[in-house]
Amino acid sequence: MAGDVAPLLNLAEIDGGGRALVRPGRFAAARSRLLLRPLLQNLASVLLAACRPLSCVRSPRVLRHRLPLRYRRDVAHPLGLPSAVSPRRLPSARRSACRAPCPGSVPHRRLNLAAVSPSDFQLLLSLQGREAHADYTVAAARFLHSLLASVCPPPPPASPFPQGFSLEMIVALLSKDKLNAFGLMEPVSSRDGGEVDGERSVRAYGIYPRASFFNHDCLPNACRFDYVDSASDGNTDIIVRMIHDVPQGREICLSYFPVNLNYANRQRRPMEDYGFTCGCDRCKVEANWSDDENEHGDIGEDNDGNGEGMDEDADEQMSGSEVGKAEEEETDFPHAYFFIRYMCNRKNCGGTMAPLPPSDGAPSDVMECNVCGQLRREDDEVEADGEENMDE
Ligand SMILES: C[S@@+](CC[C@H](N)C(=O)[O-])C[C@H]1O[C@@H](n2cnc3c(N)ncnc32)[C@H](O)[C@@H]1O
Repeated sequence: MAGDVAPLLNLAEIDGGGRALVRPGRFAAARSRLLLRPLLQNLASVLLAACRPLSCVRSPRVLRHRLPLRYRRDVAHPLGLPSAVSPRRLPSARRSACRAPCPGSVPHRRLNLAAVSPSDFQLLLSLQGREAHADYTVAAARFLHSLLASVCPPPPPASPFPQGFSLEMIVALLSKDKLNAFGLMEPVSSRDGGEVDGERSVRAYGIYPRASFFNHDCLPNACRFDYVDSASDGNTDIIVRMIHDVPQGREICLSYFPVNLNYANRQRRPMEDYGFTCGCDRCKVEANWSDDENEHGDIGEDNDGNGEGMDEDADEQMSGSEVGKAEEEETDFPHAYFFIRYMCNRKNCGGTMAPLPPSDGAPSDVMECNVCGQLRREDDEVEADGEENMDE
């Protein structure tokens, strides 16, 4: 497999799961992380760039925060695309960051993926997505196709698509986008380091081709961090970190949804959003739970949560008290350990904890939440709602 994933992970075919990323050797959580750069930040830019030589994308607006020092060394230039979204202050924290393409801010050559980097464009086309040809995708593609035909001048003869993108190509690109785009979320705010506040909006979307090979598991062994509100170059990069060590040959998975969704939601959402039914070990166990047990809300209460994978929004979480109950009923809930160890205990957060990157080569025993940023030591006793964390 090409790129930065190659030394750490192998691409393999998995029964019923298509391509997947697998660890060739033992994967030590405290040392392993992957930095992934976006191939494109906005599908519309690809479409427009194909027929409008000077088209651009207005960068999403983000709040000015500084990237924590420990991550700065990871930052480098992305693949032919803006390495950062501009750190302009948002007039309102609720304002959506994703804007329609517009003239004037980012040079065309960085956006016209098909022309600038045919191999990256082919990589984009190789991503999964054909299966997502739902009626609404086709309807959206028809609309875009006629819009492009009416607003864009004919592409230059040297363009790889001198006729412009066909309807079929637009359908395919929209489908890739649907199955593979990651949402970069605004940071959470919290009340006095406790309960996490309100909804988070999406700052930007990006497709990270190598991250697109991570399959979903409801008990993931890796999770995704991003720092989109930092002022640094590369603030659209994502970092995938291991949650815990895994043995050789084990598949490395993200959760496409907050890990605290209940069984019913975890069955519904992958089908609705990605076209598959999850049959992971956790789902197999919970499939045998009684309706009563499965009718609980989702862990973490009225959480709006965070998906580590492709998606960014969530609802209905299991109730926090279930974690305590689960400890007592280990046979019925063998994954209780995961929630106690690796789910953020801050109310309404729903994030997943992974060890901080090593500093000076030494592995860290401090875990960081990928949603609220809470830090806690791996061996700390965990109480509900943010007690015993290192912020307090
Ligand atoms: C972002 S892609 C992941 C890589 C994909 N397996 C491939 O071959 O390119 C998402 C797609 O992978 C498949 N997938 C991911 N997790 C899965 C799982 N737990 N079980 C079955 N299929 C899964 C689904 O087809 C889903 O739409």
